Amino acid sequence: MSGANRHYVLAAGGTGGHMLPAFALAQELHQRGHHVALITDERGANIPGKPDFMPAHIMPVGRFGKNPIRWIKGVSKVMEGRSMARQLFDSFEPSAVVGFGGYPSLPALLAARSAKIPSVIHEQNAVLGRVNRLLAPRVNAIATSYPQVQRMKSSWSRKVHLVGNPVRPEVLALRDEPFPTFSEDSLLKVLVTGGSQGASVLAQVVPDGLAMLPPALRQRLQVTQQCRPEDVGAVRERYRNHDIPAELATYFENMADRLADAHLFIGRAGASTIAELTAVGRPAILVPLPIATDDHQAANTREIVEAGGARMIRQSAFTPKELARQIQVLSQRAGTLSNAAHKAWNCGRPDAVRELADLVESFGGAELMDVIRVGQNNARGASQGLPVGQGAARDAAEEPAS
Ligand SMILES: CC(=O)N[C@H]1[C@@H](OP(=O)(O)OP(=O)(O)OC[C@H]2O[C@@H](n3ccc(=O)[nH]c3=O)[C@H](O)[C@@H]2O)O[C@H](CO)[C@@H](O)[C@@H]1O
Repeated sequence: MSGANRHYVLAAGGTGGHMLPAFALAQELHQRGHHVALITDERGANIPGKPDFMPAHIMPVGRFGKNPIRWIKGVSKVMEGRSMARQLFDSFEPSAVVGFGGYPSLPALLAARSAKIPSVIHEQNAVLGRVNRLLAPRVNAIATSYPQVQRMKSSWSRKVHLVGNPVRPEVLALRDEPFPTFSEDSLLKVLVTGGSQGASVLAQVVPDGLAMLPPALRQRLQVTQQCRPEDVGAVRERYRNHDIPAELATYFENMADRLADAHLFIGRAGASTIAELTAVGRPAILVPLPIATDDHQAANTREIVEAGGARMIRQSAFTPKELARQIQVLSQRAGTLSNAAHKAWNCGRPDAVRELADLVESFGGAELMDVIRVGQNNARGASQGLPVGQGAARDAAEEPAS
């Protein structure tokens, strides 16, 4: 057994962008023979795809308003969450705790620090998120998806590891599949999503933009579009009026199948969306969420756009006419779409989940390190009432965090 059967806690909350990389890491750690538990919030618990083997512990969410009363309430929720996490750690005895951002990461990683359990954060975006920025100086390792984050602060360079953003195994499995056939008389299959929550601007612009395409292209369209619940009726009506076949849903659970079929993606530029497009190799027209913190969705697009795998349209310029123009540029010749797909594919980091799992496993001690250190530390661990082996993990945690 090479270091198997250890326990890890993953903490993530809020949106699919934080939850799905956590699910992918959970699968990888489980396959390596480890036990994994999840700390999340109500919203995170409702994101489909959580592996059955991973129990979920729901944390209260603390939000910090500018108003002093909200701020105090926020702090007390974080403290409540931290003590819940400590209780879980006491029984589950994790070798490391991994935070993926979102509020539940904060109490969970503060609890890890106070229990001297090694901690890792994973940043999915090209800019560190608020919770991760707060935790970065305090954790043992920072795993990133883009090189920009690596360059943020030179004092962190020792503990920053560029691994990429893990995607679901069924999506990664498409990496070696060819781009679907696209010729002058084949269908043009378009996939539209607005991140895990959907985006109304896509409902307002995409059907009319597709309707503005020249008839020869428009007649070959087949659309799959995720809509916010309040937009489904209006979008259905628009496609019916434009006589464009479209399948609509508020959330597609079989995203791998949808990506496999698609010739072109149109949507938001969330981290997991881009990781999936580059894992599989699909050309895209990306409309970053304008209110994303530090404009991180626009930053996420930089690499794939510079490589020629996607086009970015700011929401302020995202009109039906502009969308139709960009689609024509991308699909004017048979080879243009597949070339762009290949350029997107080149930006993929398919080893992300394995490299992140390797990094996480390196904390809590590889088996050999355990053997060496248990000898040195068990006396101390036992005197602190710790189970055998925990002394080694605690030593790792005591290394300076920044
Ligand atoms: C609105 C918001 O705050 N978005 C942020 C959120 O991502 P958010 O969850 O909105 O977006 P992401 O692109 O990161 O992830 C969306 C995920 O949902 C999946 N999906 C989507 C639609 C669907 O019908 N079925 C389906 O499975 C996608 O395949 C993808 O895996 O966290 C990300 C990671 O920190 C950020 O980059 C985003 O800016």
